[in-house]
Amino acid sequence: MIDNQSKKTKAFIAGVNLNDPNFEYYMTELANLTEANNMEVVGRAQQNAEKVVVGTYFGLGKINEIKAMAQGLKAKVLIINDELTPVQIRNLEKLTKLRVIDRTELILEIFSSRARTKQAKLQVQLARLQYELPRLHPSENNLDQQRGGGFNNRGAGESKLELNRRTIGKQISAIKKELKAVASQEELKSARRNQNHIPKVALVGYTNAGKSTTMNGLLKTFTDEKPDKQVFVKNMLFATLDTSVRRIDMDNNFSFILSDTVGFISKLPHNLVESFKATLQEAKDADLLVNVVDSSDPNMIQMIRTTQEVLNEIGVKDIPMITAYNKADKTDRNYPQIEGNDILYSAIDEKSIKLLADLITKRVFSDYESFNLKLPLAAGRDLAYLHEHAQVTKEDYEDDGIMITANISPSDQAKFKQYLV
Ligand SMILES: Nc1nc2c(ncn2[C@@H]2O[C@H](COP(=O)(O)OP(=O)(O)OP(=O)(O)O)[C@@H](O)[C@H]2O)c(=O)[nH]1
Ligand SMILES: [Mg+2]
Repeated sequence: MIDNQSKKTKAFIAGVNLNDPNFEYYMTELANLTEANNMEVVGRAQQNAEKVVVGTYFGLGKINEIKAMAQGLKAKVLIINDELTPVQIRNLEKLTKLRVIDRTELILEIFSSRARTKQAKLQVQLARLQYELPRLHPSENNLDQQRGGGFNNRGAGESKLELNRRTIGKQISAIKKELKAVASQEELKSARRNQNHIPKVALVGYTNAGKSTTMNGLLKTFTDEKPDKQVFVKNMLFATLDTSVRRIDMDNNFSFILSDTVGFISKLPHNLVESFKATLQEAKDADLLVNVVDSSDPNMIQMIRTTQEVLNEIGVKDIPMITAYNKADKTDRNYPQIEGNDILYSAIDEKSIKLLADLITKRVFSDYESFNLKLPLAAGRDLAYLHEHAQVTKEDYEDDGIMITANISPSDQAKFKQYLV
């Protein structure tokens, strides 16, 4: 443990507090993000101010203070709680002699290291390039080495900057093209196409709240689970960067499509949210959101608010929601327990998972109604359809037809009107 710690880059974290009541919470998140990026937080500082200094973010006095503290603590990196301008980063690096990383860059680095699938890798790359593009600067020309190549006729400085911009611009459009191609092969697409009459339920929420564990719990309880169908779970921020979509067939004959996706955190970089549009689409298309919350975390309330803010940013609105207070086993409260629209549960407890599934069913199928139908004996396809999309509770074969009792969705009620008895 100690060995491991000493190998990690030592980081000093700091921010300007513009009289924000949530400042402490953002700094806690920043510390967690820093650890998630495999760095050790050795110290922190803050400056209370009315506004940030345009050229240097902090005032000079505070910068000298931070420099001295960071040196004493052998920090190599200074991590800032806000997104900085390129000028602020450069000036802070000059004045502190530390590498400076802003909050956006930190989150992008974590996402880069976590991305495993092609789609996630491309999405992160896109966000990174979009972050870098406006930050290119003539004095930091990373194509300098190519001087003398084919660019002799161009003047120094400005034109090389343009060249860099063009190169990045081309990379951005190539990645966008590739992303489109990947998305069209996506399993979610086919799931959407084939199963568009089955209600869709999306797990959303703060990172590390237990969304993937909840999905695995539902898969284990309600499907002939094969281990390769389970999704990746780990105690770290942003374990999941993709969307997994699975079908859940419950014992009571109801089915729904369940999706698990990337978790949220405050001030998610706008570029990142933009690039992950395809990944977040499943939440936008859902009939019901299950907002998974870590009820054992002292910052639970802020985490719920953060989730709401990110959902607003990605344009998710007017979708019914269950708030699912997870990790109750780490609290002293009785669980599982339904409280109105919400549930207190533990994703690693089977009884909890069954109760959560009941609650989901009640919400998703609330507008289904029970009907008696008489299908012609030859209507095999309609019968199969009903088994797929409705809850068939009774099925009797008679000489002149099949008598069915089933809970049916409003749209299917219209479709089967001719068979109603
Ligand atoms: N004790 C306890 N631990 C849980 C519970 N649910 C999840 N965990 C643990 O919490 C950690 C995060 O769980 P995940 O399911 O990966 O969380 P997530 O919301 O998918 O996280 P991201 O994908 O990173 O956004 C893991 O170590 C889980 O084992 C629970 O009900 N009780
Ligand atoms: Mg996950």
